[in-house]
Amino acid sequence: MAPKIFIDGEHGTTGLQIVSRLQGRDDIELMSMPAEQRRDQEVRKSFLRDADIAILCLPDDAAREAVTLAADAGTRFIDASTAHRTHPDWAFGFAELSSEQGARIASAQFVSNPGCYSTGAIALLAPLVNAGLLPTDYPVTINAVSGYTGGGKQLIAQIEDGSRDDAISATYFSYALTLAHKHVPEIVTRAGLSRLPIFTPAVGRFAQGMLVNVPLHLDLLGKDASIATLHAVLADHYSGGSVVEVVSLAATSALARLDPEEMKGTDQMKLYVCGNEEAGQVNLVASLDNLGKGASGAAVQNLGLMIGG
Ligand SMILES: NC(=O)C1=CN([C@@H]2O[C@H](COP(=O)(O)OP(=O)(O)OC[C@H]3O[C@@H](n4cnc5c(N)ncnc54)[C@H](OP(=O)(O)O)[C@@H]3O)[C@@H](O)[C@H]2O)C=CC1
Ligand SMILES: CC(=O)N[C@@H](CCC(=O)OP(=O)(O)O)C(=O)O
Repeated sequence: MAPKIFIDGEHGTTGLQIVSRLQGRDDIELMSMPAEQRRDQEVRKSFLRDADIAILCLPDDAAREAVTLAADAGTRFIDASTAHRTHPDWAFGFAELSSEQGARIASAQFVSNPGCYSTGAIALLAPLVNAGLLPTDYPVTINAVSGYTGGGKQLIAQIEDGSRDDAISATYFSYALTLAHKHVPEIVTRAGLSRLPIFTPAVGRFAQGMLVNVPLHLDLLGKDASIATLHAVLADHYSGGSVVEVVSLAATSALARLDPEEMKGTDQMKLYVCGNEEAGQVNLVASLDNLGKGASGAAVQNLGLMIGG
């Protein structure tokens, strides 16, 4: 029998994207709840308990509540929120993290999707920490720009509807000015850092896509660190997979700029190693769609692993 899949929050930004990816598949039974009942706890509880796998596309508190409503019924969860990303009982839903992570996700009852920025940052940092090239206490900085759909319905309305009292007219803005963004804990935990990175995110007036930049000083890295060795470690780590591509140094050196919308509409991620060897400086860059590999695409990838598809 095809596994029953319920998307709690199916009418939100991430939920709608997952529905569009799953509609028409005959290897699953997609359950659906009328939009007007989306906040009715009893109806949600019944769907959550009846599902084989529930994909939570909800704010953190509602995601935690959904788990309490149905975990004892054996329902398996993929949580797109921040609620469980550093929880030791939850498998971290970044299948490319290590050679074992896909199997961990496949057998888990509880899978937590990474955040969109975290996906890029962890993808760049974790292999370098594991290879001993990036000291765990390196003073990492992460500078990123996201499409505005990353902020869900609320930010989308503020950007797109100029008549609102809280409309945002800026074409680009920095935020998380107190440096306490919700993705920092999962980046620390999952990349294996021992020192808090400084994370400065920004939003641009485009719907989907993001660039996550991690600039590094080569002389503060392991003794073999060079643009070529950093690239080789990343290329080796992601070789054989079809989701994360490490762009060749030759192709990267021919580029004049990187476009945050490059990966819009895809569920893949590209990693670039840019820099200036003479100056001893390198910039690692991840390019992804915040709603693709950064959210819904990753949820569908994890679902595939969990149902053995
Ligand atoms: N957008 C993105 O790029 C990413 C989002 N995420 C995460 O995914 C989750 C969903 O985000 P997103 O889709 O952007 O958010 P949206 O605001 O677009 O959608 C959230 C949905 O959840 C519903 N909802 C809110 N509170 C409750 C509740 N208490 N009970 C039941 N339903 C509720 C909302 O209904 P209503 O319309 O009534 O408010 C809405 O349909 C969040 O945790 C977010 O941080 C993760 C990665 C990237
Ligand atoms: C542009 C924007 O506002 N982005 C969101 C993060 C989007 C996301 O990844 O949400 P999760 O943490 O639930 O995964 C933010 O910075 O809060």
